[in-house]
Amino acid sequence: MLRSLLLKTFTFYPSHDHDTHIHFLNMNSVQALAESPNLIHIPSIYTYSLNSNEPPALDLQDAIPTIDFTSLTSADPGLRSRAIRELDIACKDWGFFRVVNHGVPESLMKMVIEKSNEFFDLRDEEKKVYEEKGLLDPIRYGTSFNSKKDDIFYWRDFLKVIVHPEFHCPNNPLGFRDVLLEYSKRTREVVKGLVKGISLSLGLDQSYVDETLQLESGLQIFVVNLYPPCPQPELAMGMPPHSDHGLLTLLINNGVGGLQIKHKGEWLNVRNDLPNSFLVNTADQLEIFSNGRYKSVEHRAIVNNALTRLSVVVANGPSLDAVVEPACKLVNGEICPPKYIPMKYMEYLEMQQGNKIVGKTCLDRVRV
Ligand SMILES: O=C(O)CCC(=O)C(=O)O
Ligand SMILES: [Fe+2]
Repeated sequence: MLRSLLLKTFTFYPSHDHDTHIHFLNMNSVQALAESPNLIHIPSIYTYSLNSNEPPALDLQDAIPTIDFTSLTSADPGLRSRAIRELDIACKDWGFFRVVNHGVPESLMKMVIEKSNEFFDLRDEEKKVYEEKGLLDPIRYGTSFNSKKDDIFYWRDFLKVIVHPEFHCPNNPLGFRDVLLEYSKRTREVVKGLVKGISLSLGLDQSYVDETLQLESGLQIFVVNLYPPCPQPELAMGMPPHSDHGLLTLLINNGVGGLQIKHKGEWLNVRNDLPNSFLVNTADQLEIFSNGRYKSVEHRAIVNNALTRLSVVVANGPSLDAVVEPACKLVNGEICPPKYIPMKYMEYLEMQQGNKIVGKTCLDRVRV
């Protein structure tokens, strides 16, 4: 009753007073909004206007590169160097690839999805304990992207947990802690292998990226995005176009499509047709570190009117204290000057997470 009253209030709310909107909306996750009976129209604050000239997203599944992790970490030099070349092309031409044979058990990936779902099934009071206050709170439950700054709200609720260098986890659901601890360790192993490969593909020593960016104490954030069914999916957006702040992001989801990546100026739908694989995308700190050789990739998440989509994202970055700048070995006076100014990762993160997100505009701020 109360919920439907509130919905009425903000569905027909006549004023454009942003704070008042937020006050109402903060009380309601999209999950609660989507579950409210007779929701036919989305509240106007969720209306997202796509560029009217934008062509429909394409399906070019086979083109997305696949990296075989076993080859990348193989003792066989031939196999390994071929995989490193493939990784170089994947990072350079796409910024987005699938990783197979990565060693993370499929059962663990399924459990992570299951426990993440269970988190969102908890009672509101339990989730609200983690309601977002500060950007670096170790556990944050929230809605939209940055609900304090967003003019438009996104059809997305989230849970963000810092799992490294210090491990955190909500107390519930039961068993979440063990699953999350194992998942964060195992995904860090995958990231380590990929980062070694990337170090080599950039022509650096294999431990160069790891050591320079202090990945032993690197920031790892576990993010669950929940996109409930939306009665007007063509008017809403789950996650607006953005690039990620860290080095490499690992994604899995519950089998419901919605992720789109921007490739050579066009949006592509990413289907989930490769079981037991990770989708990996290159993020802003890697673009900076590689002096623009590897571009962070823009991506977004659209919503649908039938199925709840859940994505589990592991964002892997440098140490918060690391000052990130183009690797000195990749910069060469006037022939190849640095294209980005140095910035502490912590400051970059605060800048990206503390503002509205618009494509790659955050990265533009450190571009020379
Ligand atoms: O839901 C997805 O597939 C993408 C989510 C995402 O881009 C993010 O959390 O940064
Ligand atoms: Fe992202």
